[in-house]
Amino acid sequence: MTDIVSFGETMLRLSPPRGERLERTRELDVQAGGAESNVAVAAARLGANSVWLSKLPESPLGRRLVSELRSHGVRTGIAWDDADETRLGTYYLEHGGRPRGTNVIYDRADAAITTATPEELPKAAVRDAEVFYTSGITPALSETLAETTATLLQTARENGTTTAFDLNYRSKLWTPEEAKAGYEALFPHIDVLVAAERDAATCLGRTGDPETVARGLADDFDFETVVVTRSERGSLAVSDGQVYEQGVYAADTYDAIGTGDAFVGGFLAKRVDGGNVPESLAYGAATASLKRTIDGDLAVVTPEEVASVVGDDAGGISR
Ligand SMILES: O=C(O)C(=O)C[C@H](O)[C@H](O)CO
Repeated sequence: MTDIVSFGETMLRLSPPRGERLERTRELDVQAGGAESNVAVAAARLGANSVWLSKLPESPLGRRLVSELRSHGVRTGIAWDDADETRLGTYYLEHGGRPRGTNVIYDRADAAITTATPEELPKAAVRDAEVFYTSGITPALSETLAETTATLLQTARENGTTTAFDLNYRSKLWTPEEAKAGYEALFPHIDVLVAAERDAATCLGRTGDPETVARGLADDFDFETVVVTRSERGSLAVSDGQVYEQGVYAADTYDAIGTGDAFVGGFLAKRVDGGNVPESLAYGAATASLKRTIDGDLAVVTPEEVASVVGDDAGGISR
């Protein structure tokens, strides 16, 4: 049985050397980056049997992404698109530093994945998985993908696969009102919701202390578990009515992109390994803190490193 199947877009992440501006750089570092594959990689590196589903151009660019993800132990289920003009999404990442923020420029319109239908994807993988994971980025990419996402979540649910979803609001893809409608169409199919405190406020109008936000969402949409992530203030989960809090583990931030995905990957990997909710929150937090120290989207970590952060009481506030 597969532990975790994720579905979503992965792009080529192109970034100039630190300190260089996009408008004058002569060099771009090339890596794979996409929320759902980031989760699959983090989980795979922590020992979970992970599969990433997507649609990619049948081209050297599509093959490059697949080989990079496979190198971390992720298996892939790809609908290959051999049309002449098919595209792979890219994103440009210009690293910032105070007072200049990090800037992301997407070039992802009409990427191959925007036409992905459930029939093209290996639905058996979703049916056989313990957890199916996707995020709010996927339904934001096209009408077709919104429908495909709903069908895959439904397929998972009907076959006893736990479904997990991160709001992952991206203001460059849709408005808060569009996101709210998109999320609420999917909520009936979701067991585990991960919501950044800021996304819950911006898109769902849920404000107040994190326990109120998590309980409100769990009660209103009948989620089994809601995890509210709060950046440097840690995270809080409400699961089957119980509340659990987790602090952050201290980290030097080299590259913050993918930190939230590392948290989810660590959390899910521990859950499928039999961990309870507080243990899984601790693994998520530790994986996220390690990710901060690593260049790129991917949490290139080992189980031993994560266990050592979790075990190191001096490193964080674990409650
Ligand atoms: O923003 C997106 O759509 C991406 O998937 C790019 C990054 O990989 C992602 O934001 C990291 O969470």
